[in-house]
Amino acid sequence: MWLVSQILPVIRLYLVGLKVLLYQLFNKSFALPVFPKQNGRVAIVTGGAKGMGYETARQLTSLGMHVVIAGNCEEEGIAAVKKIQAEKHEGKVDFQYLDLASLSSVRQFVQKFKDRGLPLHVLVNNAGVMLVPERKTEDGFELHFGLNYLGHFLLTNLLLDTLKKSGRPDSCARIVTVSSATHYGGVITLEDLQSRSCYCSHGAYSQSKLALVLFTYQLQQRLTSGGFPVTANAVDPGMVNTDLYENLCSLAQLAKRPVAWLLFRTPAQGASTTIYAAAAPELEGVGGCYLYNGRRTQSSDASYNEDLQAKLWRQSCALVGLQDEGRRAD
Ligand SMILES: NC(=O)c1ccc[n+]([C@@H]2O[C@H](COP(=O)([O-])OP(=O)(O)OC[C@H]3O[C@@H](n4cnc5c(N)ncnc54)[C@H](O)[C@@H]3O)[C@@H](O)[C@H]2O)c1
Repeated sequence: MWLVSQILPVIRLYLVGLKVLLYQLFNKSFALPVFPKQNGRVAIVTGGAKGMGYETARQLTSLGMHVVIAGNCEEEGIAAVKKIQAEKHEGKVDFQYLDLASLSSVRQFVQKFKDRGLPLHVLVNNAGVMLVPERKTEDGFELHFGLNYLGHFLLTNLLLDTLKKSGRPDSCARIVTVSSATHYGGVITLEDLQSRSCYCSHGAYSQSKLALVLFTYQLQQRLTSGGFPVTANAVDPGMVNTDLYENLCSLAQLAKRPVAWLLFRTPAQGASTTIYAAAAPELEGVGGCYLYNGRRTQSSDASYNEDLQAKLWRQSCALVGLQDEGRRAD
């Protein structure tokens, strides 16, 4: 039984990876169209200092937005800001410290952001870690679940009032959440969200990415029923050559190198669907989608389970200490 719960998630994740690589072998990466300028709009990009987050921050700045790079490494964040500023785009960019593995850091980030009195039109939940050996966040949550999912769950909920105020019916505020094809192999175990009974880093990562899709759909449903001018979409960037793979074991690292060189997308290509979700005029007012390679795609069957979405939302509120305000009387 133990062996099965260790090996099954690994097999599922590698099968999904293989499918993505085959797709990338036969299909070109989505090419970003030219978008109208978006001066005056404000965006937060978590993990915007490197990888796809950096490319997202860079492109949104080039569209004229004011981008706040939110990350847990000040040095990297400031270096990213300087690099983007050196390109002399129309928009503004700055850095604000955020450690998604700490609920108090998320709360402090939001307070500091709100103190600046800025509106918020785009929130990109991009940051993440993958295949980390068993570790806990400051608050005692399994790291993938706590950082990739719960950190973003709290961040989004605390920023929701600002997003609602900043959006307009003809120009909605947008929440873009970066998930992954690994969510197709993910399983949510409501009784053991922290993977305490049996830890497998592959299963924990896939679970966190499925949780983000369930969260996006439930969030969109709540936004729609409240009539708020905010949309929420999930994005799948494909397989992209970034530092995310640094926790692969050395043998897998070795095997990955030639495959990545041949078949992985570049960070700029990987970020293109996120930027599309954040800025495309044709997605005005469109939410509750899973976007892959610039197109709406079906996510996993489990992600459409409304009962699971609602239960996960409720448990997440309890875990991060939020009142579930949108709860239906049941
Ligand atoms: N690279 C891929 O093949 C791939 C595939 C599917 C999904 N994704 C997702 O794309 C997103 C971006 O990843 P990437 O590939 O650019 O990797 P990356 O390692 O280059 O970037 C991850 C970012 O997350 C930030 N981060 C990590 N821990 C943090 C914390 N505690 N608080 C705040 N920020 C933190 C890092 O500083 C970094 O900026 C992730 O959510 C990842 O799961 C990546």
